[in-house]
Amino acid sequence: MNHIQISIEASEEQQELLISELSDLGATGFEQTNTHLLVYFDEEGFPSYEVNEVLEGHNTTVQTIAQQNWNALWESNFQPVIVDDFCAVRAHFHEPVQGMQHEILITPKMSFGTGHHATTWMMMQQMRGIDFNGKQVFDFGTGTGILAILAEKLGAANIDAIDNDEWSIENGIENAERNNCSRINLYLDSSVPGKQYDIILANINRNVILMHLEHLVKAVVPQGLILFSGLLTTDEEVIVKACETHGLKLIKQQSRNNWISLLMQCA
Ligand SMILES: C[S@@+](CC[C@H](N)C(=O)[O-])C[C@H]1O[C@@H](n2cnc3c(N)ncnc32)[C@H](O)[C@@H]1O
Repeated sequence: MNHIQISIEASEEQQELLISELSDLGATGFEQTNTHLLVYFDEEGFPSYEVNEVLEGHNTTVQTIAQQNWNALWESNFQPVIVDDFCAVRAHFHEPVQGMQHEILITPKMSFGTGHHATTWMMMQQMRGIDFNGKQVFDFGTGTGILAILAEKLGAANIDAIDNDEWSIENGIENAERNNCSRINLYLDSSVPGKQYDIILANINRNVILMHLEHLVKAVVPQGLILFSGLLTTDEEVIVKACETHGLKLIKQQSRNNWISLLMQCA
């Protein structure tokens, strides 16, 4: 399948808002520089009218790229990501990063989740403070599988991971194998399973979180944890209020580049 690449001239602050709005329209990937945001969509079903509305007033260039070029582009731009001394995320062609507790190998191709984005980075950093040992985990919107892989490395007994993007599931399986993971189950799906988990990881976006909040709360055991991200600082009030309505208590908030991550605990 071909992909649409749009290069948008935008400041770093504008880029964060554009990422949020374009994610809601189904963008499948982003790359950021100081002056430009590159955004990718599947050519099939590309919502051109809605995207043009979001991009009104920005200087843009649009091109169609073949899948193979897309992968090469991602991989050539992928630099290791370091989360303190806790975790390094790198590709197979990088040298191992010394002095880390955990190392994750990711070949991102077209999926979201290399650790470069503030939301993934904060999810990983918050995961450091959570006891995953022997726990049942659900990863909602797994992308490359990065958080599911980290959950297994932290000792989770079983991780169910879903994504509504077929390519992400294929890529998540590859990455899980690359990291010798054996306790991750990946499914192409967009609904919260009718099971119960000790810990839910949900780095998605405000709309999807609000839409599925009731099911997420039902899917977590008493005293269980839900770790959210994919949220902008401007989303905090709405999300915290909605969570409290569903009996969740805010345990820890973290922010980075206008993005937040919220650790919630069930009653
Ligand atoms: C922000 S990315 C997070 C990827 C990875 N978990 C991380 O932390 O880097 C969100 C992922 O959620 C997926 N997604 C978006 N809406 C979804 C839905 N309704 N159901 C399942 N997956 C969804 C997207 O395809 C994307 O891979």
